[in-house]
Amino acid sequence: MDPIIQEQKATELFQAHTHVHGQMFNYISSMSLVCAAQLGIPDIIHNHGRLITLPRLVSALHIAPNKTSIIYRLMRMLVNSGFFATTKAANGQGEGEEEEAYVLTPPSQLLVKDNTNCLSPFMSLINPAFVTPWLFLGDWFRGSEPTAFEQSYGMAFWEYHNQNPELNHLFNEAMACDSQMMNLVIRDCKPIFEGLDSMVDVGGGTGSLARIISEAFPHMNCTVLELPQVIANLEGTKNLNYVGGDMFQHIPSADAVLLKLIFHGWGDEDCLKILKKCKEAISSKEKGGKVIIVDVVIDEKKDEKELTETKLLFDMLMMVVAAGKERSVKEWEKLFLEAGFSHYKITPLFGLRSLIEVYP
Ligand SMILES: C[S@@+](CC[C@H](N)C(=O)[O-])C[C@H]1O[C@@H](n2cnc3c(N)ncnc32)[C@H](O)[C@@H]1O
Ligand SMILES: O=c1cc(-c2ccc(O)cc2)oc2c(O)c(O)ccc12
Repeated sequence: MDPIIQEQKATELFQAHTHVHGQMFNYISSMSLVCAAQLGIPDIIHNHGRLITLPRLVSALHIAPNKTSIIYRLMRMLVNSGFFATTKAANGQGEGEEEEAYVLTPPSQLLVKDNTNCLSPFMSLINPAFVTPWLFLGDWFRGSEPTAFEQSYGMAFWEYHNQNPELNHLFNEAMACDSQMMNLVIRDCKPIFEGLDSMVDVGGGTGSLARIISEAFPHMNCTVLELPQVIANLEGTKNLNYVGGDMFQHIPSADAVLLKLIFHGWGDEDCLKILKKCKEAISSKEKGGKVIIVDVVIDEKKDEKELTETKLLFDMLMMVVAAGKERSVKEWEKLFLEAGFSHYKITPLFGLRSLIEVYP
């Protein structure tokens, strides 16, 4: 064979070899990030000021003496994946003397506890209970269980939460912090909520989104409909109340029904049942209300590669835990029309989620 062709083939082969290893070891990136959050590294850097040198980081970490010389490897990995960056800092030893220091980047700023949009509670969801089903994905494809989660635990995701209050608490805390980010959305999307006298947040968790909306619109009566165990002992306010119930049975009537990250956790048949209950809930209103959905819309043509990649990771997550899926515009439209709605409007406003208004 021509030596040039032979060399090209070898280059391709080694690229492929690197690609396989990179993908195979992707979980090491997740675990390194979880470790940084467990050690509180984002908070340490944040509390120390803008930057921190390695020796100062090591002394703030309270780690075992035989691990102090190893921390730089974790940091090197996380600098490489964009979670931290390095810069030069005066080392205080003499004029012009500098050493390397770590700074936060926008992703690690989202892991600082002082940040209202802090995502660090999600790190505790990367635990053995939630990771185990992923180890049996192949077996699940060969078997008949609806989800790998059910295959591992013999019960559906929400029933498992019901029986494991500590995990349920971790999950609810994580979801509550996800909803904090909606603060930014409400500010930009005021017209979507204006003029509504009442709204039900279906599967609204511990109510962090409903609370934001009820504060932004003090004249709107907001209700959180949730599974009784999630809202037990939660107190409402003047215009926010909690109702324990099952969205498949009944949704209280209101001008608008809001569902954030609900439909992506269910298959089409269940989504249709929920949508029909939503339609009943808004139809008793003379104004003819609307359904407001905050969820993922897959759009591989328009979205950048990283956005699509993350949406596809969510899609796999929904498949493994809840027999749900992330949907394209066409798939959403099919659901709306089949449930008896006439039109809808999608506003792709923020990162992973879109806001969809659906009308009878
Ligand atoms: C992925 S979480 C979304 C929580 C919240 N909407 C948010 O975005 O932060 C799904 C929620 O649906 C609730 N849920 C599950 N089954 C339900 C049912 N049958 N009726 C009412 N809520 C339900 C769960 O307890 C959970 O809080
Ligand atoms: O296990 C999950 C995790 C999420 C999730 C993760 C990160 C975010 O920023 C938001 C949500 O959402 C879930 C979900 O919506 C669901 O129905 C089941 C499980 C999970």
